[in-house]
Amino acid sequence: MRTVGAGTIAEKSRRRLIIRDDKATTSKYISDYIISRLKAFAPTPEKPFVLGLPTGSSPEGVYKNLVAAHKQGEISFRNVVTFNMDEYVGIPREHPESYHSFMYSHFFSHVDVDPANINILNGNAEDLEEECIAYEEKIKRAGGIELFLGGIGPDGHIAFNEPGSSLRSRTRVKTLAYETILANSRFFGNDLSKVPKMALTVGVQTVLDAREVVIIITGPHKALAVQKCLEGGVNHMWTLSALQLHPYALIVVDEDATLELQVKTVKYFKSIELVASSQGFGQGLESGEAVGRKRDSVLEKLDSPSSPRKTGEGFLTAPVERPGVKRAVTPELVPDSMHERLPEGDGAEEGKKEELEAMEAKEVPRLLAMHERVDSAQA
Ligand SMILES: N[C@@H]1[C@@H](O)[C@H](O)[C@@H](COP(=O)(O)O)O[C@@H]1O
Repeated sequence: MRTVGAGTIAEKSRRRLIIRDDKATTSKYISDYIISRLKAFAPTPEKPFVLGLPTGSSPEGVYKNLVAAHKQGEISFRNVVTFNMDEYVGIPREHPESYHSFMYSHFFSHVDVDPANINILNGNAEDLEEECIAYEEKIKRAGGIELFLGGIGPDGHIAFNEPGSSLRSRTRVKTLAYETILANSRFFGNDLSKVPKMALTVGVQTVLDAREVVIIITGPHKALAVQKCLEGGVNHMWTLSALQLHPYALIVVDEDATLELQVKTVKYFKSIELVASSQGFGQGLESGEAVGRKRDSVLEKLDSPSSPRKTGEGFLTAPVERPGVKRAVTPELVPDSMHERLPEGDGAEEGKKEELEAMEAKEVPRLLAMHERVDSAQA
């Protein structure tokens, strides 16, 4: 229980969809968030911060900002232990497109991380299965991953957990989907034959076991995946959707990546962010606040009475009322007026924009006023 303003908050949301205008502001939001988490955690050699990391074009801006913050003396990675999500099988570590090369050229070479604390799967290991098993054990020995940063593929895959991957999967060898080979061919001179067809990857369950998961998604080519993973149910064909089961998940997207979402979904999450920040709290973990759950296994806990499955609580599902539990959110964050159909046909885009702006101008003060009323009613 915790008291905020006049109201008593029995439970607060730790799962957010944050929408920013473009890739730069999306990256900035995430790098600021990671910096605040690191500062609050205050890692030491005895208690390092264990950070899971991705490759890909999506996180490049995040790495750039973290490097800049380090160079300005704002942040140190000295007591950070890293685990990368994945690596191709069969290309040399020194290959410019290996994930080893990516990580050193975008991040590790520019910060003070101890090389002994860097962990990346070895796609050239003699025994690949043994390599995967040892990786999981190493994560466990490090105390589990505190924050796993990730991106997604256009088919909604996280790490290299292609469609159809088990949501209980762990680090393993994976054959890449044709769509992924196609998407990644841009890094191999658009020559499909040069793209590795196999990879080592952490599993969906490995990601879910992290204390917190932060995902960056930008661009219209990811919009369908965003829609499937956020508005659809948990589904092994869109593996990021498994995040609906995670209690501390933050998905940060740009406007382009929301193109397939319903207007009411976008409005809902924008209003959640607005109301939460007006009340002075964000994701929560950046304050270093101790929380009950610590690196446990989400799926293994599904049958406990408080599990997401039992409570019906998911990443995007509407808040479920529980007897005796007061919610931190306003009772109706998606007003009916937002559900109304918008104009269509010629000139519809312009009309839609104006109508949305007018709606925003009207609804935002209304939502804030509503929250104040709820607060004083609870006092
Ligand atoms: N294994 C990686 C993923 O971890 C990454 O999220 C995805 C998207 O890459 P990009 O950010 O370049 O679109 O690419 C690869 O498949």
